[in-house]
Amino acid sequence: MSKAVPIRPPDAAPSPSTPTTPKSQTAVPIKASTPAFVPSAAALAATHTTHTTQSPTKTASPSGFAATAPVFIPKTSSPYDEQGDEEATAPTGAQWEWSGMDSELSGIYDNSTSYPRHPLQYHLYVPPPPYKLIHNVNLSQFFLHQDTHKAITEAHESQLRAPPPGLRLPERLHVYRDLYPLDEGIGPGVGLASYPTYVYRATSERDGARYALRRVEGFRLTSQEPLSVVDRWRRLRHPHVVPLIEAFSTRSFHDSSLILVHAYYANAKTLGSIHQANALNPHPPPLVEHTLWVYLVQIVQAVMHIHTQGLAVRCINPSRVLVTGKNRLRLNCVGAMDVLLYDDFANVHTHQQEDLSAVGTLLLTLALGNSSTVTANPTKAMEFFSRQYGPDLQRIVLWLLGNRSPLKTAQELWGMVLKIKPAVVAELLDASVSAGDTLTDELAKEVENGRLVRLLCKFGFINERAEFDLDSRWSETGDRYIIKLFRDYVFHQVDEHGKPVLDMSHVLVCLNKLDAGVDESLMLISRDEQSCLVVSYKEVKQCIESAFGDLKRETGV
Ligand SMILES: Nc1ncnc2c1ncn2[C@@H]1O[C@H](COP(=O)(O)OP(=O)(O)OP(=O)(O)O)[C@@H](O)[C@H]1O
Repeated sequence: MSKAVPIRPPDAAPSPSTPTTPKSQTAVPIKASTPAFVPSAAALAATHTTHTTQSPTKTASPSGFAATAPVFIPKTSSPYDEQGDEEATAPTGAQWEWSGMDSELSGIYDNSTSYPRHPLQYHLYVPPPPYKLIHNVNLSQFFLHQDTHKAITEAHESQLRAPPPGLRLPERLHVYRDLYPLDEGIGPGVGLASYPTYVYRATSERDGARYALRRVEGFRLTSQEPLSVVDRWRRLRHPHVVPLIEAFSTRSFHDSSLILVHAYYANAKTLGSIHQANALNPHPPPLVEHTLWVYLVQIVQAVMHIHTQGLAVRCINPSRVLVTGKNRLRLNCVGAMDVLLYDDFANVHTHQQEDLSAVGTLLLTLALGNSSTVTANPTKAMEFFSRQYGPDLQRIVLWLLGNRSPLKTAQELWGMVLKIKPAVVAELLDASVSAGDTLTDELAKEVENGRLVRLLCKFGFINERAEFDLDSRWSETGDRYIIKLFRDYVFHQVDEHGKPVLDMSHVLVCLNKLDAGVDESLMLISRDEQSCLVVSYKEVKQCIESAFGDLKRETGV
């Protein structure tokens, strides 16, 4: 199969709205052939007639598989108008109507209105491929940016890691299985309310998603009442808070443990593991003032939101703040203390004041790189802080750690931050909007790629099926024969020296025209050069739909 046979595209001029096949393709000469694909006379007869006769079919979506999403259907002719091209008029400014509407969606979108639209050129790849792409040159522009790709791949990788043997973890906890320990073994932790805690990544049987399960060792739940606060936390959503999903008790670890289920962020780290000295990170780099402000702004926003809901975090320290991207913070373990120390839950105003002090202590701890000096000698810690950081940050820390009377609020703190450092707040806002823009751009590329992958999957299902290859009626006749020749036309071209042509541009253009089912014609030549078929992309598309339909019928799907 690897020996390629050049197949010449047609001389026929394409429709004005469609780009011509790159010249390099039309210039490919026919080379020596390998004996294969001899179509039967019946097959040729069956295929040759398809060029002009079209039975009107329902408009298919531009994606490879059957349409489920609504599509725009032009009232005038377009590459999607499968009613024939005799009545074709210029597509520009054509009346379009919203069609293919799911019944649930029809209430949301007003499908009674039709309004002028320019038909989308679905046969084009966006962005347009350069004239010729050979040997992966420039290929990167069609895929995710390598930084995003790396981050996502690393996140995937970390999710696939399996626990070392011999841990004897429970096979199943409630609806969670495949437990993997996330604790990095960096020494005794701070735990929660004096209970040691362990974190596991696990997969839910409910939705197949990953979650972070925190086991609070030795905590005995004497009544269901403490779990009532979980509902309040479950409703709380904020970009700087790790959502609490549920809590339950278990004896699967051969003791009484409480399990708190939080959202899972692959490859997340704690602020403590980044900025505090530990076995894995003995010399953390000093924290620059700007980063400390960036942290502060995010934490204040989260705390303010939580306090506004009448709740308090009650566990703000470097181990309980997750870093889930570059300088992207989320308060972790929210709701845990309310369950563990439920008797004290009602003193929310006191806890909120403690939250603010905890933010001050957190800043000091991060600046010093250890918590022991801050607790043992706060004056010394503050002296160090004032030598390293500017007066504005000192003022905030002193305010946070100072007298609680009159009562302080997170809103006041936010007001101070806004007044002192509006530039940092604006910078974070800009950064998050830009990050959204960048991801949308990246996603746009993947929309095109995803579309082609679906199409290629269909090709894969149809071509070279061993069980049907024995049946010459299936693989060498009619629709399937055209698909085979088309596959050669797209992927197996050779140059005048018989060398394979690896031209991504040609592949992308052909596949998109196929996906859109345009009327443009192409000439397909068999490998033995004995037969030659002139078909349109629209017809090839119909062949694929029909062959795929045959397969589905075979499998009973
Ligand atoms: N929701 C989560 N999603 C992903 N990773 C998490 C999540 N929560 C914790 N982790 C990871 O699990 C590891 C242990 O987290 P943990 O909260 O126990 O911190 P710690 O400093 O070890 O705390 P402790 O001192 O209580 O043991 C860290 O690497 C952390 O990034």
